[in-house]
Amino acid sequence: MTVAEVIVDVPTMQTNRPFEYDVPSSLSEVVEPGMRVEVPFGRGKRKIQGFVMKLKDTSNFKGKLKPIDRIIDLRPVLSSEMLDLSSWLADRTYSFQISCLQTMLPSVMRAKYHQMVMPIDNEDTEVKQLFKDQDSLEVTSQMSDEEIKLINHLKRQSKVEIEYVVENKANKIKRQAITTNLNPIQLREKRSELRSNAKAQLKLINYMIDNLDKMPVELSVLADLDINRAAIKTAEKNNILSIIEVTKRRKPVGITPEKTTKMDLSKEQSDAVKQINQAIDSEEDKTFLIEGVTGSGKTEVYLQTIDRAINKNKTALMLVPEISLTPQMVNRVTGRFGGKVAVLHSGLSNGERYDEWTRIENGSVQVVVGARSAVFAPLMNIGLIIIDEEHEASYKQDDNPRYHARDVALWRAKRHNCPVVLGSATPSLESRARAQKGVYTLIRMKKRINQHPLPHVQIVDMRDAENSAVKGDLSPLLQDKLWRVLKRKEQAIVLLNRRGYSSFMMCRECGFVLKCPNCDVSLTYHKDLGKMKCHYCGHEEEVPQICPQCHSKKIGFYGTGTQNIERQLNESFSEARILRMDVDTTRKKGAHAKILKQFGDHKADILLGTQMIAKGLDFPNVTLVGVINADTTLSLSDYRASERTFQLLTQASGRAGRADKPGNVIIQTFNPDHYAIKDAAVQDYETFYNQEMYLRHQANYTPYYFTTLISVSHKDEGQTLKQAYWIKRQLSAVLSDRAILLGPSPTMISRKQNKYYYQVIVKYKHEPKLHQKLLDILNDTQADTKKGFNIAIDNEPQHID
Ligand SMILES: Nc1ncnc2c1ncn2[C@@H]1O[C@H](COP(=O)(O)OP(=O)(O)OP(=O)(O)O)[C@@H](O)[C@H]1O
Ligand SMILES: [Zn+2]
Ligand SMILES: [Zn+2]
Repeated sequence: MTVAEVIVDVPTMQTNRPFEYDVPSSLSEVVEPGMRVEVPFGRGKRKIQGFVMKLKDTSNFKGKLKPIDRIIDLRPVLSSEMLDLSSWLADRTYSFQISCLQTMLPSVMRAKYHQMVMPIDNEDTEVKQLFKDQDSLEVTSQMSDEEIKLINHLKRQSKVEIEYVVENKANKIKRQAITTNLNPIQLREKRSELRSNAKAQLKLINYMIDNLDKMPVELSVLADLDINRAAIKTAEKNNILSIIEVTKRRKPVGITPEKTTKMDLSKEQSDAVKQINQAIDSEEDKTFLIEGVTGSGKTEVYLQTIDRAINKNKTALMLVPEISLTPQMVNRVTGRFGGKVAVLHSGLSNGERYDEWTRIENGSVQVVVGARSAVFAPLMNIGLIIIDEEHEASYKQDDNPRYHARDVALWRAKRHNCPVVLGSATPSLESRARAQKGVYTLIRMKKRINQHPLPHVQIVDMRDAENSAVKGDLSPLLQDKLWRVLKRKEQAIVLLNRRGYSSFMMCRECGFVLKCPNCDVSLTYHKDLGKMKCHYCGHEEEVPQICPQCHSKKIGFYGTGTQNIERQLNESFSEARILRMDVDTTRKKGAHAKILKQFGDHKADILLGTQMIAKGLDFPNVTLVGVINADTTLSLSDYRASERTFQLLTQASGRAGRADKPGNVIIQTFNPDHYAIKDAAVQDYETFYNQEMYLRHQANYTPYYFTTLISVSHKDEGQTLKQAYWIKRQLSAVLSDRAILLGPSPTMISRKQNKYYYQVIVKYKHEPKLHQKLLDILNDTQADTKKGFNIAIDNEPQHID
């Protein structure tokens, strides 16, 4: 007999373990671990989905096992590595294993799709019999077990393959493209007939001559090269080309960037590369922390070590924060490794994401670049994992399962015996402290490439007489520096530091703020939906055009203030071309990338924006960075406020003077003496680190203590508190007196979704009984979830409010 252990899709504590099912003989050769199946569950006739975790010969179950009903996938969707990872992840994040399994799948596998069987060996009699002259076969729940078995049998012999087809019209889209019947000689003839001022025509024909072998070329590619439609139309009229429609498979990144080759490394770079390569060669699961100042050339270290992994016939995974997953970064990687790269980011449609996922899964690519969830990319034989800007809070998912990509990366590295490289100019305190203790290997890169100096930073005290006298937000010094930059035809970045990334709506006439009807928070704008949404309860509504209170049209996004600064810049520098980058201007897909490209092409002089422009950008012509309000992040109640402020200011300053021209930075602040600001001004991470560590030590914070946050919610405030106190008592019963137990206290937003929230915080160093106790608490309170209680546990929270 064959028994399958299945994790069922019923997210509760009691069902958070494998259930045994009988594998009927008709499916015995078909079912494999990592496939999804449909199984009966509970007393009724309910059928639910589950993941096969394991197959075995015997069962410990006394009664008769229920059989698996049918299989959903004809091939495993998760590897054995992922199955193991899900167990570890569920335990580590106190979440249900089913949620972890679902998280690892690309979203399209959770949505609607069709499974198609395609013939490979058309001559085979069994294949012929199966397909009966059709060119493909859809797998449906109506298929008989015999048919499924036959398909499987043929799949094993590589006579058929199974493909997933996403229900998505974008699957194959029609696009316009140009093509030509002319040969190079004829094209050159046409070129010679052009009038001397027909610049656009000249550019177009030159392009065609150089790229004849690539025809047809899509219009969008030409647009990226600034060849406009009018020029193409003219050429069509003159019989130089014709416009046709092509159906093209989706391709996430536009034009393939120019091929780049290895750079000659600086001494610091080559030392770093050597150490990492050694670990790749010897297959050591070592973790490196590269603490390299802005512009020290960390990316080239990543690229050359990735290259080493590839040359060893291994794969490499590179994580970057979503926001710095700009074409610039993607181009650097694809420019070096071309078609060997898959890119995963949230800007992709479901279909595009699935395409990339498939290319990874079937081994067509050797390098994956992506944001947080790419850490689950189905790469095999990983030789190197890189996490760029490792300090970024966005590597932690703030919803269940609350995983940190860094932890998952370390787990996978152990499994694959490969090194992990964490890189940043401003490492998180946790990582830097681990390097201090020798858990990670510290690699410091102290100099910028080509001995370029770090930018010269001036702190402007906004409290003093001269500055408080100015109307507006631009200090005389910043104005003066901007003037000089514009005069020299260089570029500037102006950063407006905001508390959060979200944007809410406010009426500028009556002060009305659009709030969630269920929660104590304002609704925030959601780009992908084009709607206002509540982060806590999911409530959604349309973006109001007029104020619901006073009917004024002056209702708009607020919380950025960038428009206001833009106006001030326009008034002072009427000649300057200004680009604004914030939630308002990046609402459309691809807008973010477009703005950066415009700026990179020097079609603007000043790039004004929020935190989203602070990191990773590498524009050689930027010689000035101005930070308007350095203090805002300092006022956060979070104990990481200083760290976040230091990181932001250091990163932002690091955008200036990266090439031959020296850079200047102006930081405007009301707290000029704060150590986070002073240390950022001299780009002195080590001094900041020491000071901050001292304070964390004094206050018993991370990284001196581990932190676990338990939050309780319920409709009734009294009940919530009672439950929170009960949890606290449970914990104090097992904790040693060296642990610190705080709370219960209301969270900053104490009412969400008409529920009250209280939290208990445990800070500890070594509490062997804590983990089990927390699991027990989840178990014991399971019955209470029916009464509307919700308990969430966050291991090492990124924010405490
Ligand atoms: N060995 C080299 N020779 C010449 N130029 C280099 C070399 N290595 C890197 N560069 C260039 O130096 C610039 C800065 O490098 P890079 O963007 O990798 O810095 P970084 O350390 O990632 O900085 P940040 O932390 O600010 O993102 C880039 O324009 C890069 O092309
Ligand atoms: Zn709400
Ligand atoms: Zn109003």
